[in-house]
Amino acid sequence: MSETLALSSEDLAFLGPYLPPSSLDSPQHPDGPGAACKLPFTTLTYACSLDGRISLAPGTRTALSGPESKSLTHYLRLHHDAILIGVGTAIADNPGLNCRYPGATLEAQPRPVIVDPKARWGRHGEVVRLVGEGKGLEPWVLVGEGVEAVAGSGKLEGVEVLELKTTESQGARFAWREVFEMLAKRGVRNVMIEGGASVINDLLANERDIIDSVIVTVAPAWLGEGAVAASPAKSVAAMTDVKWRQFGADAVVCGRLPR
Ligand SMILES: NC(=O)C1=CN([C@@H]2O[C@H](COP(=O)(O)OP(=O)(O)OC[C@H]3O[C@@H](n4cnc5c(N)ncnc54)[C@H](O)[C@@H]3O)[C@@H](O)[C@H]2O)C=CC1
Ligand SMILES: Nc1nc(O)c(N)c(N[C@@H]2O[C@H](COP(=O)(O)O)[C@@H](O)[C@H]2O)n1
Repeated sequence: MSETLALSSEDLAFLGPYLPPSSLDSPQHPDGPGAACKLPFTTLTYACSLDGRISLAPGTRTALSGPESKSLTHYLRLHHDAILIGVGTAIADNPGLNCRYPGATLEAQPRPVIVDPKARWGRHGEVVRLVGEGKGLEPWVLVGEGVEAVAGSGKLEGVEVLELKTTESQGARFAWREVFEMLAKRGVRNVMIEGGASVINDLLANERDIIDSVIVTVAPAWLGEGAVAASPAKSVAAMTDVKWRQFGADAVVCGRLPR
């Protein structure tokens, strides 16, 4: 299942403090030592350009991470129970969402979670193919209550559909806390949030308290004005506990959001 190179011991030491508490060398969860966490530990992580863009155009998969920072992403996947993305990314990128770090077994795979309130995702593609090949876990698709009946998609092999109520005032939106509570109830201890733009920007603007760690890869390129930006609607105070490290040609910044 390996497709990436192993990171150096210096790279691992750099990342350790930002990993979820169940991992070695990580900080205690902000709820306090031994606290029964209602929400999973969350890591917000993505790759952007020097102008803060995450893809060349809406719906366009864009490789920004170099081989070393790609390894970093797969190392993070190894250390999380679940990876969460929005349906925009599922449709645009057709991602695999499994862990391809050296030595990763099926038991070590993260659970892909696709936030899809209106059931737009076709429930096929790479992520489902990998389940069939025994290289990834069955994705959970979070759809709005009652939407499944209207969409009439039914349960497909290799995908589990979970219904969650949406908030009517903002259209088909989930309250993020309810999303993460649902995951915690299903045994998820920590979640890696990979994007895309709407998910990143919404969480940064409105739900900073939910984010425990931030790990961003900055690639040495500019994507330009038409590109999709990771840029919340409001300013966000500077991160704390900030550290930078070079991974190949990319810079990786880690930190925490002030609470
Ligand atoms: N460079 C990187 O690291 C990454 C880049 N991307 C890029 O991001 C782009 C996709 O971004 P977007 O189009 O913004 O899609 P997205 O992946 O953020 O999904 C947006 C959709 O997610 C759902 N959603 C978001 N917040 C929700 C909430 N609170 N409740 C319920 N549903 C919610 C909605 O259906 C919304 O339309 C793609 O071009 C992809 O390549 C995606 C992930 C990582
Ligand atoms: N870390 C990172 N760097 C990039 O350059 C990226 N484009 C992304 N995208 C995210 O990774 C997903 C692809 O996963 P697979 O390799 O197919 O398993 C994609 O959907 C984005 O979430 N990430």
